[in-house]
Amino acid sequence: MLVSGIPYRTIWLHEASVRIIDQRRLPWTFDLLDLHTVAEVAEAIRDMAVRGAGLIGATAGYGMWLAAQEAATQKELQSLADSLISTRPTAVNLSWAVNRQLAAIQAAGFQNRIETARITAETIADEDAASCAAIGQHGLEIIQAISARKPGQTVQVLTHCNAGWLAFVDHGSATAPIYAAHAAGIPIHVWVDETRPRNQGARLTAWELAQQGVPHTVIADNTGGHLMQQGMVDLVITGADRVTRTGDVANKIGTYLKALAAMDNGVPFYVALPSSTFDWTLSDGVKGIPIEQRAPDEVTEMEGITDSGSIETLRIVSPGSAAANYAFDVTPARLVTGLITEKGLCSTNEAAICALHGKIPNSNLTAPLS
Ligand SMILES: CSC[C@@H](O)[C@@H](O)C(=O)COP(=O)(O)O
Repeated sequence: MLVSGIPYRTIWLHEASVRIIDQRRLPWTFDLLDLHTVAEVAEAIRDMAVRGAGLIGATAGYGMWLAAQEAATQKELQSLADSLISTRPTAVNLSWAVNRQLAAIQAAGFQNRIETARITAETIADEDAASCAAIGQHGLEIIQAISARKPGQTVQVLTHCNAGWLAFVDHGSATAPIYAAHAAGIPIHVWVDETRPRNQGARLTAWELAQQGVPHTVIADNTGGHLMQQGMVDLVITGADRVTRTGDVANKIGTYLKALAAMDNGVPFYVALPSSTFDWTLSDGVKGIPIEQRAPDEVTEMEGITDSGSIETLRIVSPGSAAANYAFDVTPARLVTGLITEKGLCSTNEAAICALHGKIPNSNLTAPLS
């Protein structure tokens, strides 16, 4: 997508390194960062220089290309793979990408690991971008239908966190239908939840929507219910970090509350995701999806920029008070109107999800937390 009018992806190979946009610096500065080692890739994921399920997966894919260069034995390769998988627990795209790399290297033979890993990393990134573009076209149908019911009026979409192109390689999941509608000339406006504690909505979604020229308004996290009661939201679209085969959705903390408010107000609540975000081993998201807990200082502190242009971190919580930082929650399938995938739209039940992906329903399946 565009940054100052120039098209970018969020990650690409640059000489012997992996080049990323350092999202810790946005929206204050647009900085690129080169990652040279698996340790640097792991740190970039853990510290959220890259974040968002799709991009975490793509970064891990490229990290495995570096791992293939660092590892002299299969055991060392597995150990580096494990170090990448351990960086963040909730987004399933991470282990999906690493395991895909391990399987590709095993199939090609260890001696061919570096070239195999490079090709696989590029394929994962290209597929991610293509999937998001397809999600945009499928989601566009929903926005077109809403627009047809209110001709000449603006379609009002609410989104949470950043499920934009910054969370993927390109286009985004929740934002892809928005960008497609904007490109098709449908008047559209986005309510952007600020998304405490790290403010991915206020910092990232608002920035990328502005870069593409999409009208939007940032709101405090607790505002969505009021807007829905007042008829000011036509549609909610969020992304997902992990979706069970039954349609339970793990996404950024606060998503569940938006889904409850949407259900209470008859507002359609859609989740957009590439198929790499399904966890086929799980049928109960509340019991089975591991929820990342991050450092409390993300809650007790906030980063911003002063009028003089210096980036400062301020403590905003009373000294001495403890803070808890659950990074994700699970929205049960019953609260989700439908899924928008690259394969098409889908109801949130196991039969429909499995049918779309050529899998056999098995709702008795259980799996331990992983
Ligand atoms: C890939 S879009 C879906 C999610 O990844 C997104 O909404 C989200 O929760 C991102 O969380 P983050 O903690 O910024 O990685």
